[in-house]
Amino acid sequence: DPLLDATTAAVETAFAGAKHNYTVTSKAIIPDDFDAIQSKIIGWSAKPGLDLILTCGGTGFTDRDITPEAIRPLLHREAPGIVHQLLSESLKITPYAIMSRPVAGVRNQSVVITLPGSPKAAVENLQAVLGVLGHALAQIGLTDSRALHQKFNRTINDALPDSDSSPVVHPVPSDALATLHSSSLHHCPHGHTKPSCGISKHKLVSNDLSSPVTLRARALPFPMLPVPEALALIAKFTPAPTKITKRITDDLAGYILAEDVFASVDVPSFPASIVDGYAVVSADGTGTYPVVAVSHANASEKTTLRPGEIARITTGAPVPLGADAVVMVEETELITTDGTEEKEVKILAIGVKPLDNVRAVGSDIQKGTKILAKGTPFASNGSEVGVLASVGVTHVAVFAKPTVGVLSTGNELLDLKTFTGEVKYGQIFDSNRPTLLSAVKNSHFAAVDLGIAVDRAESLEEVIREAFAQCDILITTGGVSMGELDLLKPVIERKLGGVIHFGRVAMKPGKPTTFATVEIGGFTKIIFGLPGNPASASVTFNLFVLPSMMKNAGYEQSGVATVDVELTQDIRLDPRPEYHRVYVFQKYDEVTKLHKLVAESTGFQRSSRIGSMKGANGLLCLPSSKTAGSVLRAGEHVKAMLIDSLRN
Ligand SMILES: Nc1nc2c(c(=O)[nH]1)N[C@H]1C(S)=C(S)[C@@H](COP(=O)(O)OP(=O)(O)OC[C@H]3O[C@@H](n4cnc5c(N)ncnc54)[C@H](O)[C@@H]3O)O[C@H]1N2
Ligand code: MOO
Ligand SMILES: [Mg+2]
Repeated sequence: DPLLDATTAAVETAFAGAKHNYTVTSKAIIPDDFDAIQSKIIGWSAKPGLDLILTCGGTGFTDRDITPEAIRPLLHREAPGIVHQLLSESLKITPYAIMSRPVAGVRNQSVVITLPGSPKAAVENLQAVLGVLGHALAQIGLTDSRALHQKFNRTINDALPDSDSSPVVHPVPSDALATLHSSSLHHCPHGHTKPSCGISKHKLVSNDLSSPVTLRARALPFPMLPVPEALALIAKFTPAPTKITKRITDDLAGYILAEDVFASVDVPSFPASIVDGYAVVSADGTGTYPVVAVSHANASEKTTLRPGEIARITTGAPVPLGADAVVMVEETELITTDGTEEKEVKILAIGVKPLDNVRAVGSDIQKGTKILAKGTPFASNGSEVGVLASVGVTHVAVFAKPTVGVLSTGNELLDLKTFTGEVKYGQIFDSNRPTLLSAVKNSHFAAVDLGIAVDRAESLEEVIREAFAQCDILITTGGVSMGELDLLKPVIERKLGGVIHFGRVAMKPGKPTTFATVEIGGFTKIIFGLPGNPASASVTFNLFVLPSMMKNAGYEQSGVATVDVELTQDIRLDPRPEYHRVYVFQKYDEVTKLHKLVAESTGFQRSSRIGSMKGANGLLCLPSSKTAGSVLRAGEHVKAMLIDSLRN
């Protein structure tokens, strides 16, 4: 597009003529495409040393003008002062400046400014702010701006400051071809579009991302919390459940009722036969009676019996008015017929009483009674759905279940989904993600596969922000310990402005487990940074993540059940309280003549050994050797968490 070429050239010339040392290092012409604009800005602002990003065009009022919309959500901090200056200076030149919608702000270490598309207006806008830009650029990343203010204390009309930061500029003209795209990154399901500011109000304890490895902390600065304290923090900072209405369907397992439910009808709503046989007047006694009616389980007219008459009836069918009991067909004898139909039947049953074999109205469920209480979970076996269906309830109030995203992190990881057959030296298969996605789904929660993120702060930040457009709880694995590529903690604190409630737990496996909350789009989102080692990830999912998911879904008792088990072998204790993977099963006890629960180790327990999870339906809660001595002996009893069902 010649106009855009002209704009780019004019902007470059404006820089070349300015008294300073800006260097234009990159240029690109991209369509008016939301995603294309965003990915360019994300990519450029991720590069270190790029100080200024300028876009030209796409700031007007037509449908294609989407540059401000695409850029605004990417800004970690907005700069309304720059916008004000752009507009007020432009308005001095033309009243049509009211048709421009610029945005400006800071993303990572870059100032981003949108300029208009015409060469003249773009240069006028640039000149309106160029005078103070050096000041703005030099401030980024500093904690104290006072010294700088003194150094750059000039007016807007002054000559350009001699910036010592060698600003680098990127004009991005966008052409006029594409239509507006929406991006999941900036439209959370609740309609919020602005990501949270990347600046935390809390004291940051994680490594500074911009420091070299030589300056990283040599001990994790997070206190080592006992497991119960970690669980208490999870309970405290997991958001309270929210009420929603759901239609009664076959996918309610795992939901928790948010309100009591009362029966609006009697069950049965008519007196119903419990057996196949004959409705009788109980006072008539034994004898031969005419069969005057037939009552099937069906929508039907009411029938009436008089004393001395009987009616053939099937199980569940309405008992005729006047009849008060039913006699089973086995206790009767056919006396006469008219060929195809019974005429007279002899009742042989002795001592028939009123209501024999009759379900009275409301005898299963009485109208007005509470059939399900608030807090009741919908079981996998469908019982609660059945109860509600039986009284004709079509909708119920339940608590919304969080959507759980699962993200693996690590440059070494191979994705089974895209595996081509080549394994390079040092690469391993991502086993945590398939494991955890299965675990989330089988606990009746919606799981989102977020793939694998590389060990780079910028990509972790992007993936996490994007994840929270669809997820309430994010589970990551890897990158939470002491390595220089363990970036999750600093990304949470320093890029997402989140709060790490704990970053280390006294347990084995799972020591570096991290729990954080982040405010994004007006919502509190949860991050569980689980350790990368596969057994650590599985154990900490069961111990920490599941209770949080359950609490957020309204469970009053969250977490898995704990049982008492007998050890089948000696077990050596670790100085850290350990969650030892075991197979729990029932065994007949010759002495007590009862079944007991016993636990058999799954073998070598190193946290990298995923085989230690294989077949494990229990986690022994082993005390520290510091408090309980070095070994627990076969036959001793210990508590075990049941992380899967018991098998025969
Ligand atoms: N100097 C110290 N080093 C380590 C400490 C420590 O206290 N000081 N803690 C150790 C403990 S305990 C654990 S647990 C691990 C935790 O490591 P990270 O969470 O930082 O995870 P990574 O370093 O990324 O990976 C660890 C390990 O797990 C493998 N991994 C990672 N992701 C996956 C996956 N999706 N599927 C399969 N395997 C995965 C990874 O390749 C590594 O082998 O840190 C110790 N270090
Ligand atoms: O705490 Mo780590 O999970 O033992 O290997
Ligand atoms: Mg690590």
